[in-house]
Amino acid sequence: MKIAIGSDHAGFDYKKRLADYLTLQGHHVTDFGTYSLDSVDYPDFAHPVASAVETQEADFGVLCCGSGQGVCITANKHQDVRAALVWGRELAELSRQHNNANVICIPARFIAYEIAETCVQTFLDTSFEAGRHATRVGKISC
Ligand SMILES: O=C(CO)[C@H](O)[C@H](O)[C@H](O)COP(=O)(O)O
Repeated sequence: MKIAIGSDHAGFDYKKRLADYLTLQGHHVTDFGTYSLDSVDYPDFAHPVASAVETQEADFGVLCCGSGQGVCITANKHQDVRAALVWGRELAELSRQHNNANVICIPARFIAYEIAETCVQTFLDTSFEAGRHATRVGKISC
């Protein structure tokens, strides 16, 4: 799969590890930064990742920041982007099954890296259930 990934400084370490993990899994990963621990502004990295998903250059996006909130709020400004804040396996599953989420947002300061990896793997492995959920997802855009 084609995966766009990005973070601010708070999510930098998890983003780097997740990018390596996904590359090892055989995915085509595009890293939109940030590339160091220097303090940066999360929208500068969340927007490019969301744009890649919006234009279908990427199948899915992965975003990491301290709480996951800033990157999630930013990504959801993009048309047809459904970014979900996820901190556990079941939430990752539900965000795909019920919401057809196409961007996963990880709160790097609040969960262990191993949990983040499980969330991302589950997110990529889970399909949208459609049916009644498709009707609801279709009503999201305004
Ligand atoms: O966007 C956020 C909060 O909504 C992220 O958690 C940021 O990573 C966080 O705000 C960064 O905080 P810092 O004190 O500048 O490191």
